[in-house]
Amino acid sequence: MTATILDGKATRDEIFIDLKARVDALKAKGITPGLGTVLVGDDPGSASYVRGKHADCAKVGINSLRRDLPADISQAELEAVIDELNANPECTGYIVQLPLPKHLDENAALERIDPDKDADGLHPVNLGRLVLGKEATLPCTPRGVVHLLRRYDVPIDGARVTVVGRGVTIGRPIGLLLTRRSENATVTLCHTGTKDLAAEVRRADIVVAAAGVAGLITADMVKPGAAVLDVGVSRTPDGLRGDVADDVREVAGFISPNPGGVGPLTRAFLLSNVVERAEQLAAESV
Ligand SMILES: Nc1nc2c(c(=O)[nH]1)N[C@@H](CN(C=O)c1ccc(C(=O)N[C@@H](CCC(=O)O)C(=O)O)cc1)CN2
Ligand SMILES: [Mg+2]
Repeated sequence: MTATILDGKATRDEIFIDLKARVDALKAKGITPGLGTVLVGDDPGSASYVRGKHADCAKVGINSLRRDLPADISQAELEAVIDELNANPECTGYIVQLPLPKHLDENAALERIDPDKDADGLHPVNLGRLVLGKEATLPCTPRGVVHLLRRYDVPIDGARVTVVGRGVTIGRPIGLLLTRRSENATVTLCHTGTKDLAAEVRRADIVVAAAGVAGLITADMVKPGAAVLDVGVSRTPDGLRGDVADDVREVAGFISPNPGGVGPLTRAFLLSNVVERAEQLAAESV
């Protein structure tokens, strides 16, 4: 069997066509959505993700607000920038690029974001609303995973899903989306304390690999026909590597490549969150 490719770039392009039309409609009402980014330090990966986000903004007509800060900035200086974006009417929503340098308190920074401007859906208020089943800004990578599964008609209702990795951007929140009544999956969350990872992965209809360990998921661990979403990224001497070994595509039914799978959708849903917020503001102002 050779897996069907879950093509993140083609799916992203479809989403951008829709977003551009919605941004044009907002502009006709005098509203231009603006995405802010806060980047601390000079990590090349983070800098490249932020550049990508602003390049995407230009494609759909969203304004960009960049706040690039030195690596040795203090917590108080970082929070002053967050306060400025909270107050800035040109900023519809923004993100603090993660990870932050070790001396900074990431959770305190995320909590200081105005929850209504939290374009990442990672503020405790939005994650709490998601837990409670209330309307919330949804985290971008989990939204991308669900969208990609639906786009390719991968059955989710009743599926067994194994998530590998407990990070805040994907591993923790993805189960909250997939166990909503509208998705109705059964989710197991694995991490470094899991006793038999291979057994947990092998029983899954859908595997979401987000550990950041290159080649962690091998062909012998995957149930034939399963959907495997490769979300983790490692920077190795051979370049960027995903969590999923190359030969998994001979066993899986569906596979999201890395790069070119979930990553482009993380960025697309960031813009989607900003456009949705701008549409809410437009509706409130009439
Ligand atoms: N505040 C946030 N920080 C981080 C997030 C996040 O969602 N919010 N996620 C990751 C990084 N990230 C976005 O910030 C991200 C990572 C990867 C991609 C992507 O499109 N990847 C491409 C390959 C890119 C390359 O070649 O370098 C792909 O998968 O095709 C987008 C966004 C951690 N931090
Ligand atoms: Mg820290």
